[in-house]
Amino acid sequence: MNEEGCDEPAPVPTTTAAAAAATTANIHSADLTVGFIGAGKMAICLAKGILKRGIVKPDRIVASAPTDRSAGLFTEAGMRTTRDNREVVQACKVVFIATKPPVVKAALAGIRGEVTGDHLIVSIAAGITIATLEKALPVGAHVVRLMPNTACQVGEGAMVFARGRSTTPEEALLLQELLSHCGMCLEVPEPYIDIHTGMSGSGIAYAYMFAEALADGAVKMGMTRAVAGDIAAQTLLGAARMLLQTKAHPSQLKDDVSSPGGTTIYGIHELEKGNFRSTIINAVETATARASHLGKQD
Ligand SMILES: NC(=O)C1=CN([C@@H]2O[C@H](COP(=O)(O)OP(=O)(O)OC[C@H]3O[C@@H](n4cnc5c(N)ncnc54)[C@H](OP(=O)(O)O)[C@@H]3O)[C@@H](O)[C@H]2O)C=CC1
Ligand SMILES: O=C(O)[C@@H]1CCC=N1
Repeated sequence: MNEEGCDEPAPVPTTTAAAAAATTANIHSADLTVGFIGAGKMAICLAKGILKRGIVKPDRIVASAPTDRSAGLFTEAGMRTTRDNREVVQACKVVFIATKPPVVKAALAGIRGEVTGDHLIVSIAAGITIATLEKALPVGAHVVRLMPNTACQVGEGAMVFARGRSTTPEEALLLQELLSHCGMCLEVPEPYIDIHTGMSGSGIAYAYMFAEALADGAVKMGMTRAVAGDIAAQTLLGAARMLLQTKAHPSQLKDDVSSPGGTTIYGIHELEKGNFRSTIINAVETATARASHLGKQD
């Protein structure tokens, strides 16, 4: 229990210098191959981020899906695709499980016979726990549960991951290296992953809605949609940079903008009348619970 009386997950072990050196050797191996079971929206975001890192060539990435609906984005970028999930596991050391959560168990059952101790299996499926992944795979399989968001495609993703029982610190570093051009990637206790899903995996959509609403307000006041859209996006970008670079508390940065009797406090009052912050807290809470529920469905 922590000071507030809440259950606090055990701290995540840190990686050592020896592990870092071993990983550097791995990551520079020309043999490194990366696969995706599922070739949809999140898989392509991660694949593009991995390609930007430059250590895996496009022809060493292969993705599988039952139809060609989403495979085109992979082939256009020079990556391979297949309809056979087992082929991905046979060809690749690092394999991302990127199907929708209800499909994960069936997909794992189909590849179970191909998974060895040399593979690193990285699931990005919302809610699907490490225990579920380990149960579905051979004993001792090296498993990671990762939760990214779509901004990985532009190098500004927010990712957290937790290691399975057999996964080494070296493999965690290998994953972090692979994803280093996708954005920030922190190792966390597993219970944080559903929370991150509600806050960031899904939360990036709330940010888009905020940008859209800002622009709608500006359009209502007479600005063109094109100008308003760019300014809304730059305003979010600026706010994010201010938070990350100054490390100031958001309330401090908000107060810096709010002159007594000025425009900002009038706008803030309207937001509070609409339960702005409470609504966002509720959204994170509900989406977190939904992630947990997805993991419990059969
Ligand atoms: N989208 C997001 O922002 C985020 C998603 N995630 C997680 O990523 C996962 C994928 O989500 P998302 O990319 O949005 O979903 P998509 O629907 O875009 O992609 C799912 C992919 O899985 C393929 N697929 C379906 N059944 C199988 C199967 N049996 N074997 C192999 N592939 C299969 C689909 O093929 P086909 O195209 O032929 O139907 C499709 O390519 C989910 O688990 C989600 O929780 C995590 C973080 C963020
Ligand atoms: O909505 C979803 O289920 C996925 C998980 C996180 C973001 N999108």
